[in-house]
Amino acid sequence: MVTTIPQTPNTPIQSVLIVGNYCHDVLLQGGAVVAETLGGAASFISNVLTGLSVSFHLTSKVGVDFKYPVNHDPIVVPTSKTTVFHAYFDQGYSVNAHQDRVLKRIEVCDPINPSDLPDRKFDFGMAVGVGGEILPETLERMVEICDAVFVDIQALIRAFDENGTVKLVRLKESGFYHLLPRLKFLKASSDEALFMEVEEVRQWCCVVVTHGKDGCEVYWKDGEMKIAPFGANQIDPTGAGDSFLGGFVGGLVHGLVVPDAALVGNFFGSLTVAHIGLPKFDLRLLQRIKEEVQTRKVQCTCWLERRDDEVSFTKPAGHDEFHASLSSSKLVSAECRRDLSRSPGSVEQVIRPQYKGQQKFLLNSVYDKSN
Ligand SMILES: Nc1ncnc2c1ncn2[C@@H]1O[C@H](COP(=O)(O)OP(=O)(O)O)[C@@H](O)[C@H]1O
Ligand SMILES: O=P([O-])([O-])O[C@@H]1[C@@H](O)[C@H](O)[C@@H](O)[C@H](O)[C@@H]1O
Repeated sequence: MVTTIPQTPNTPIQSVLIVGNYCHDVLLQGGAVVAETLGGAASFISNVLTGLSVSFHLTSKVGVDFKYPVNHDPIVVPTSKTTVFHAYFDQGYSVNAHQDRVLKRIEVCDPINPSDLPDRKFDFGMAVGVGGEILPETLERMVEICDAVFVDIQALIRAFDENGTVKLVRLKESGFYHLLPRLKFLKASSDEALFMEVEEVRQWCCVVVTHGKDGCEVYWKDGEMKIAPFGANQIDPTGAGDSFLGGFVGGLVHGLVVPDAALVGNFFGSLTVAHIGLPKFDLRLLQRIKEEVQTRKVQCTCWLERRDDEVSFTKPAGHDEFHASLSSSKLVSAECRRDLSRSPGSVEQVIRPQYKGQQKFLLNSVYDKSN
């Protein structure tokens, strides 16, 4: 299903395809359910792209039990349940899993097949499965219909034990390795990057490794660069990587060069960790960000015209100032700041009453990324 965003001079015209299932997330700590929210990388990415006025087509599958209202209707599979994840924030470090939480897939919806994808071309494709729903043949089809494919490695290397606990397998053994030379960007968190050979993969496609509160690092064939983070009062790390990818692709769609787009990614990652579940962004803040992005695009266009293609990876002059202006947009007004710190996320999600408004409540007990 496609979102139509009213066209303004600031609305980009590139077409974007997001592929990945929505899911139901249950966040648990100390044996108690803290919150139940809409989840899945597709939901966090849609949220960011909509905030940046980027329209997109989304292919996602759910069961008849899917319980959240969304702007992009998923395919409802009558014989299947919606994918459900339980995220435990206090089960200790498991060697082969995410370090900040232990994730268990409790229910699994059907995979997304090549025939589920739209029969048309896109400029950008995003393969962002969470529960193993993206098959090698589905990614292959995405590569055929999209000019540039962005992949979250979690869509490729997650395996599930008999209890549904997420285990990671090496990228080489994932069944997707042969497709890497046909991808444009592969994003991994620092935990996930341990399951790939960055030095080998960067020869084929650009690798972006996210480092929680420390921002991210971009590796391409001939170089690498660190991209500075933004400050955040972390409450729940869920969706930070997804929102990062949404901001990164949103920045590129708006015409930013890679380092500046990665800053936008870091920015949305930092906004997301300050909320439980899916964040509801302040409209004035979004407006300010879009203005900053447009100004930055104009600054860089003159610079890009003078140089070759590779240059879109190099940090252009004014990058640090762009960081500062995004940072200051968080302080767009005292009112906005109050709204952001109060906002529990989207209205549909359920946060248990005893946890509501507790800003010091951190879903971080294993590894607190905010320290
Ligand atoms: N505590 C934090 N403070 C500021 N930014 C953060 C924080 N945690 C995450 N981010 C931002 O979100 C991005 C993705 O977070 P990360 O934890 O690396 O991914 P994942 O959610 O996949 O584990 C980071 O690169 C960073 O820009
Ligand atoms: O936190 P993050 O790694 O960016 O992404 C998360 C997934 O890992 C998780 O499986 C899903 O249930 C969450 O809703 C979210 O999509």
